[in-house]
Amino acid sequence: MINVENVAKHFTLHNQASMTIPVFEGISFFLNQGECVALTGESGSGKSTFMRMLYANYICNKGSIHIRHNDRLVDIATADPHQVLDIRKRTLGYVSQFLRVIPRVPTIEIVAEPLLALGVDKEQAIAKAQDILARLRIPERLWSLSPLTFSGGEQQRVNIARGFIADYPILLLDEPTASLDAVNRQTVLDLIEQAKDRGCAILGIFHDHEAREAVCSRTFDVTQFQSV
Ligand SMILES: Nc1ncnc2c1ncn2[C@@H]1O[C@H](COP(=O)(O)OP(=O)(O)OP(=O)(O)O)[C@@H](O)[C@H]1O
Repeated sequence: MINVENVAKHFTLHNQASMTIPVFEGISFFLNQGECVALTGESGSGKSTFMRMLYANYICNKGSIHIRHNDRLVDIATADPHQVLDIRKRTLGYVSQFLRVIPRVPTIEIVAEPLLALGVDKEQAIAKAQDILARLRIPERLWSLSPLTFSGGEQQRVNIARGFIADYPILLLDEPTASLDAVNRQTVLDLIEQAKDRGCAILGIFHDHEAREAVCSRTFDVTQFQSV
């Protein structure tokens, strides 16, 4: 589902004398259907950077990142913006640690949006959003409110609901259980297991060891590719 070849990344700080921060080089990696792989490495080794490159949030300085999209392989590192948006709409879901939403849009609409973008009928999309919000224990009285004032754990669950509603073929998860209590954490682990069962390929950053052990079949350590 993902095939990364010889990828390198550095940041150039244009506002600080164009200083260069090398992150990593020579990363090759693959992700298969139905597996969940944990991205590991010490703090600052580049886990989030790598994940953002897979989502085309950060550019790639070298190499290729092929994503299986509509039954063909597309290099997201060189894809044009329309292709990137289409890959994100149909193929690649991303659950980040932080909720970024437009103010005043109700939670239920934020969660239903990925389905609406795919052309699913509004009633059906809202019904599915209600199901997943209930499953993640977001109280019904909050569904019509913007999540911007929600607690950290509630916001994280809204992000998770949005990420899991559309049955993406690939999911990128950045610490999906970080702010959750034991019961909600277990619900998220169940959602991950269910996604794997339907063939979803998952790459996740899990600082939570037990969660990692529970759902991941292998780890991929980016430290070995750190630039010096
Ligand atoms: N937008 C950016 N601009 C400049 N440097 C950046 C940027 N994003 C990340 N970096 C640098 O890249 C390196 C890797 O950061 P990254 O956040 O990917 O690490 P990480 O392994 O996810 O760390 P942690 O486990 O602490 O979250 C760090 O040295 C960081 O300072």
